[in-house]
Amino acid sequence: MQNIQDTIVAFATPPGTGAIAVLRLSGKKAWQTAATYFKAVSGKNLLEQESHTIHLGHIVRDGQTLDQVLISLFKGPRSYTGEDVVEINCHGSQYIQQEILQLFITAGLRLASPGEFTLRAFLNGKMALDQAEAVADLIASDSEASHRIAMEQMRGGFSADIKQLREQLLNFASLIELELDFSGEDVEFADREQLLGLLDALTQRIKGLLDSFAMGNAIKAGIPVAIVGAPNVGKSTLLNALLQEERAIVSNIPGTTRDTIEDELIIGGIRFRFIDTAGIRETADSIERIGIEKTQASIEKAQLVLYMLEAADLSKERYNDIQKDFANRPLVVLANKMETLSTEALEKIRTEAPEAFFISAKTQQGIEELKSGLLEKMKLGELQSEDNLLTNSRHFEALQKTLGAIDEVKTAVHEELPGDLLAIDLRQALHHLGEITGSVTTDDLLGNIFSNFCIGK
Ligand SMILES: Nc1nc2c(c(=O)[nH]1)N(C=O)[C@@H](CNc1ccc(C(=O)N[C@@H](CCC(=O)O)C(=O)O)cc1)CN2
Ligand SMILES: Nc1nc2c(ncn2[C@@H]2O[C@H](COP(=O)(O)OP(=O)(O)OP(=O)(O)O)[C@@H](O)[C@H]2O)c(=O)[nH]1
Ligand SMILES: [Mg+2]
Repeated sequence: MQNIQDTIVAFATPPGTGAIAVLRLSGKKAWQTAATYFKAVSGKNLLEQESHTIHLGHIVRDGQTLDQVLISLFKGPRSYTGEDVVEINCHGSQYIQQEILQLFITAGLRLASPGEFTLRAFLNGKMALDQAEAVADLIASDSEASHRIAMEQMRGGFSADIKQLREQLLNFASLIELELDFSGEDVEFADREQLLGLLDALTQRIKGLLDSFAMGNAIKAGIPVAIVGAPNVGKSTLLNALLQEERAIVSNIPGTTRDTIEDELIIGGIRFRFIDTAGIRETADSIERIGIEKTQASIEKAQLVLYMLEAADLSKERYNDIQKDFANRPLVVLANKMETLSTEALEKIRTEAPEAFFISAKTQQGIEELKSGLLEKMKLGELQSEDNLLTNSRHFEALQKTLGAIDEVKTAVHEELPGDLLAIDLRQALHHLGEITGSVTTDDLLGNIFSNFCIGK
């Protein structure tokens, strides 16, 4: 890791031309360096100004005015990074940006590495590690749901939960370690029944979080929905109708779609990733067969399967067979080409398979109802609750390891193993919980996390 004592500088705004660009300086020399090149309109010295104030003036190099700017001042520890911070709001010309940045590099500041401002905020205790990660998620968020999850995590709801779990365990670990100091005297400060109760509560809570990962992760990446069924039933037509564009080739020749075709659509603030697949049938065509294998793989990966058939082919038996074929998977049966049936025929089939969605991909009847149905099917109503969703695979792994260690502790208690063995497993569980919020870190771990940020964050 680079020297934390350096004063760093980077644009917080994206590269390119804009109305205004924001250059951020953080570290001991931030105020001094900015003051050297800034001439305030008021004539006052920057160094004598209060924290959290803003000043109009000019950046002057060798007696030449580079730009008119606004400068904001933050005195550490009351700043984003916890260090002295200066922000220079200059005009967003690429030339001005380059010249001002160069000016400060020449003055001895170092270009910030990716995520270094936020890394410093973490190291200075401004936020927990998972909150820092949430900052990156927030910047990447582009749907209501991914935004909501990131925002919640940034506020610290998740860290608070984890820290609370950890503190409870820590209390017990301390008591057990105290027993070790009295070894040979057969004392028991830590009530084993109470410990087991706590471990059960922890297990429940952690399992709940682990279970939420599938949904949390899907919301970040988009919920994969596979559109499957026999050839020619209208799968590609549906994809096009959902996306409102001619994304996939449609024809009346069965076996038109060979490769899977994916595209995203945000419905009700949730991102869905629709996967149009090759129609499933017996075939002698070797390329079509590869496509059908891909269809199987898409079904495996999907969070939701949309099974399509022609409405005329639907019956109670057929519906039950489809249900059986996709047992244990979230499934929606789509009866397409409904407009080809008479009202009476349609009503009859509807009563036989009331759970199916009747649509016409061609005339776009029933598409809006299908969209609402998808939201409901994924139980996204529950998302509104205050529960924290797990979205980060690093947190997922750490929680899995915590659970493993907790199981070891439980076994040790049941087998009445000596306190020192219990203590080792407890410490292990504490270690893994601590990795999530950053109470326990290594340079490698931090390097990994922050190198994925953009420069200037
Ligand atoms: N111009 C600008 N906009 C920005 C940021 C920034 O750093 N600069 N942010 C970030 O990148 C976000 C805002 N986050 C911030 C978080 C804390 C502090 C801060 O100064 N905190 C102090 C003082 C709080 C107070 O007393 O008002 C503190 O925590 O002690 C500033 C920005 C989004 N917008
Ligand atoms: N009448 C009617 N025809 C439809 C409807 N949806 C699709 N079709 C027609 O059915 C034929 C097949 O449509 P596709 O969307 O290519 O079918 P597919 O399921 O993707 O077929 P494969 O890619 O071969 O598996 C085309 O001629 C479509 O115009 C519908 O709702 N009503
Ligand atoms: Mg197709």
